[in-house]
Amino acid sequence: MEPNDFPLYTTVEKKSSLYRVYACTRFSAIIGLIYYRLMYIPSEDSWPWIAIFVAELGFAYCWILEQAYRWWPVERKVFPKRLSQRFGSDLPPVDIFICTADPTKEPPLTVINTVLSALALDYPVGKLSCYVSDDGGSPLTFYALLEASRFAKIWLPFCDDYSIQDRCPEAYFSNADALQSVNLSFTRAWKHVNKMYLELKDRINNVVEMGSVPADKQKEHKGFKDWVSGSTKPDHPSIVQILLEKGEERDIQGNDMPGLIYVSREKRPGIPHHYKAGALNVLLRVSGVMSNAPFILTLDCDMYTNNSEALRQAMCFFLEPKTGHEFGYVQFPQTFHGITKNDLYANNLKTLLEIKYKGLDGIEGPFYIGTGCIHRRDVLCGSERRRSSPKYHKAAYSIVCTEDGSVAKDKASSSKMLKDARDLANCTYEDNTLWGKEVGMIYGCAVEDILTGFVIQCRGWKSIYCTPRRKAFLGCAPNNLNDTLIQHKRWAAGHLELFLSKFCPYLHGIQRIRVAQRMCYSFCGLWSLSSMHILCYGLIPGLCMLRGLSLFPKVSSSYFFLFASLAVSGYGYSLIEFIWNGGWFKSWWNEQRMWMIKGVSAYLFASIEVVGKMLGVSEVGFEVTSKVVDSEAAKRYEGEIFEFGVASALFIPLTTLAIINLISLVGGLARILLEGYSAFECMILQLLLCSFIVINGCPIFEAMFIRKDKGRIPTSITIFSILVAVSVCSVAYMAIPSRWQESS
Ligand SMILES: O=c1ccn([C@@H]2O[C@H](COP(=O)(O)OP(=O)(O)O[C@H]3O[C@H](CO)[C@@H](O)[C@H](O)[C@H]3O)[C@@H](O)[C@H]2O)c(=O)[nH]1
Ligand SMILES: [Mn+2]
Repeated sequence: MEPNDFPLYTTVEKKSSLYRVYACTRFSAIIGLIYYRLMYIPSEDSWPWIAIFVAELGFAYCWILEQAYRWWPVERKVFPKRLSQRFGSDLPPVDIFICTADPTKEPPLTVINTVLSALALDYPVGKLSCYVSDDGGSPLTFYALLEASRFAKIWLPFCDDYSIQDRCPEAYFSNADALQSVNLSFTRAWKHVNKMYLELKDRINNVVEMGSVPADKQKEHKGFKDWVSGSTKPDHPSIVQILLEKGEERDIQGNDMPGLIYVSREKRPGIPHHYKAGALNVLLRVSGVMSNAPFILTLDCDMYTNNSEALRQAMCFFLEPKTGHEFGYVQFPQTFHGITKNDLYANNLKTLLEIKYKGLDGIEGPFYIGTGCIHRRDVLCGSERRRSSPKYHKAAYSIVCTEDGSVAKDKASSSKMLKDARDLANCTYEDNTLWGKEVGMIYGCAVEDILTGFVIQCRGWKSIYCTPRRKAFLGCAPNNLNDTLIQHKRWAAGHLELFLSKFCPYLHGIQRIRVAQRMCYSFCGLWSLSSMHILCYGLIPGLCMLRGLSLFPKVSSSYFFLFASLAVSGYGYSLIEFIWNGGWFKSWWNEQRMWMIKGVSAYLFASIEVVGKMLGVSEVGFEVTSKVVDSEAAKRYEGEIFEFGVASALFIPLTTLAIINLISLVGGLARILLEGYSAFECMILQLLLCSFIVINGCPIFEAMFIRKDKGRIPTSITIFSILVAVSVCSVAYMAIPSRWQESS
């Protein structure tokens, strides 16, 4: 083979026969369980039996869907060195999109760190343009970006000269190891750049603290004039400002610089802006008239690049001559910095992102998850020819492209281009076009990313999961329970909306994507509804035990073994899989606990929200998660103590369920003590289930009754939950029969 014939990436299949044997055995056991439930159905008062059976059918159905993720896993390996040998610096241009929405929840300093890390990506100079969408419409963010554009002129050559890997300044300078070098010139440069960074930070923090940009600083850039008086976050005209002009600016060593453009789209009260999806569509259009790169990297404002090679790695897929043309997007895993040792809130989503997504990669490819993803412009906007149709662009703005894909422009047209760009960012621009319906990010779903990825796959594109050893991008995860639940509520609601829309994975794209892939989309689509069977299992067995009613087979019955082995093997398998993939027991424990917590809270509220939306009474919005944390709460987070603090309705199902199970456990134990072995024999499984829930609920009891700090559960929630729990237990005591009638 000629060196040029070596592949740019390889794929290793990770199929496991052992797993398949396990899955088939488990499947037979599930059939056995169904048989038992049908055969022994009580003749009267059978509703608890039927309820638990329906819940079990729900679990079984989800488990079957889940198999699609585990049947064909693959792993990819890329060879960026070969890419460099073959293409040198002749790589395609890339536009980088970074979204921010709120200067208080997303501090400008965080945003510029992401921007600087993206500008510093190891990629041919002059091929990168970075567009920042500011839905907060904040002059503070604009000011920070202006400062960052100046600092970039020092930062970029520094990263390049010393082959720095950590190209996010904040992360780089907070790592003391970086200075352990004997190289004098490096030490000198490090100290200088560090000093400049600290000064930059000071200036930005001062302005942010003041809450507005002082007049003398406003004189530094004409762009500040765009904030006309009366501009507010929900009501302002569109602003597009070039902070670094590609091909014009030079860094301190005289090298070319990437472009940096600030965009704040027009917002007017009453006109829907479609949250992040709307923001990205504006960037697609604005970049279309400015740099029009054929590839687009989307990043959240807190998601800095941690592996400077990331773009080159993605190009290994797109530029592979034999298969590259099939790939619509390359998705990197969403990974986080600052997660505590045992990952208290299971933010790493280890099972989902490290295991299941590799399974997706063996089918049609991973979902698009909104950040750390590189798309072809064509898959989002249609082909060049389609793009000039009026449904896409109103005639005046049809994009003129030269042969190599760059936008034809001369000096005189530069100000016209800015004016065009501003018009493209107007809030009525999309009226009567296909934007949000067929073109760009698709609207109407709280997980615009998943929906858009699904539509792309239905058009016949494949996607790729790229998981380099050194994590490519690092974001910040929610650091308290409420934010975590809000995030999962949005995801679950979005997935359910997708499932119930015309894009239902069971019906849409039938010819284009495989059944397995559709099973994977549906699995997530049913997250919200799984709250029903999780709730049933968390409530009914305990309440029945309180009444002395047995729902499961006796110890002496052979079916007992069937139930016990289903439970043990299910949990056992997930533990082994977790540890096999580099986790440890405590993180696994936290992940399974979060599964229950999300199940009964976030997923339940997500179902309610979606039903509300269908009835026209509520809306599924996009609540931005906060990227800041106060110092006391940060200490608790470090110590892995659950952070409740606010009186959030999301906590009520958790606290109520915990109390109900505690009452049931105490009641059940008392009954067993009184009635002896016969009660024990019938109720052992219920006893174990209840104990398991109570053990999982320990942090909740602590936060209700023992803790005194600010992160405890507010007293109002505790009192309310006790009242609800006691009422539920009393009603259940009256409604549940104390024994089954023998069926004839
Ligand atoms: O009206 C909005 C709302 C949000 N955002 C941006 O969207 C990004 C994600 O928001 P965040 O609050 O951090 O939500 P997460 O739950 O962390 O986001 C995850 O889930 C989203 C879908 O629900 C995806 O779009 C994201 O990429 C993914 O990281 C941030 O950069 C925001 O600035 C906007 O630009 N405009
Ligand atoms: Mn985020």
